[in-house]
Amino acid sequence: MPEAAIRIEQVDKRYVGRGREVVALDHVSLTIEEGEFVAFVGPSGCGKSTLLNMIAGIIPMTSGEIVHEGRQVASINRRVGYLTQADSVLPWRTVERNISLPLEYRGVPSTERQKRVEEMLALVDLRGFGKAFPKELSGGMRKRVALAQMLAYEPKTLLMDEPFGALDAQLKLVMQQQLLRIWQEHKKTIVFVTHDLAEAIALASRVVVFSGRPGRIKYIEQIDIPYPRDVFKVRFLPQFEAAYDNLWRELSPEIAKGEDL
Ligand SMILES: Nc1ncnc2c1ncn2[C@@H]1O[C@H](COP(=O)(O)OP(=O)(O)OP(=O)(O)O)[C@@H](O)[C@H]1O
Repeated sequence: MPEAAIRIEQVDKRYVGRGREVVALDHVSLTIEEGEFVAFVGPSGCGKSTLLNMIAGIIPMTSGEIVHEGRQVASINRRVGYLTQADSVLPWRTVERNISLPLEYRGVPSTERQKRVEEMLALVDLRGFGKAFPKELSGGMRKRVALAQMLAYEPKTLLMDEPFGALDAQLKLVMQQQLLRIWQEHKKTIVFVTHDLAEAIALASRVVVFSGRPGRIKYIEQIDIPYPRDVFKVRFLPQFEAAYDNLWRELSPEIAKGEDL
């Protein structure tokens, strides 16, 4: 059996501060295979971002274990690409210098950097915008710069925390289609957090529902819609509707609970 991309074993996370303890995650176990596209959904505060942060090695877990590509995550995990909802693009750098930033950190020589930046610009359909500054770009284009920046050092695993949450509905569809293309062509493993159930079903091969705090895995739905998928049309398929019904049945009581937290 090949090693799973990510193995999460009995992970707990408790935050302690200001004299109170918050149990963010409680005994979470999940195995994500290489090349999978997994979406996490759940009410606000159920620990989705916390779990991504732990896979990225940014925060420690209270107990349990996370193994990424065969190695236990014990400190910053530089083998993942991490895209958060906040715009990580630096306004004082041009598009190409933003994309090359992670390559500079890794000491990639300048000619190699330039070549990689050109490839990334083409990959996210931003050819010709290398010399532009972020303020000259639309929200969707800035998001594509952030995506290119994350992909530049070729991580096999991508962690994405509501990456398209702030985009308008049409732009969101365009970005989703682009992400699916990149995922398929470059054989990435993706863990994608979203509040948008339709987005989760359109993109993912598995959707994981978390319960309200303390976050536990409540339910997992396998999405049997074959790839390549057309995100513009996928929502009219009967499999989409069936998956939506199943997921909403599990998710809606958790959201209702969350309101009186
Ligand atoms: N640094 C921290 N200190 C104390 N509590 C924290 C900290 N970070 C997160 N929490 C708490 O842990 C819980 C899980 O937070 P987290 O951000 O992981 O949830 P989430 O599911 O990603 O929420 P959202 O969907 O709103 O982004 C929340 O109750 C939050 O208040």
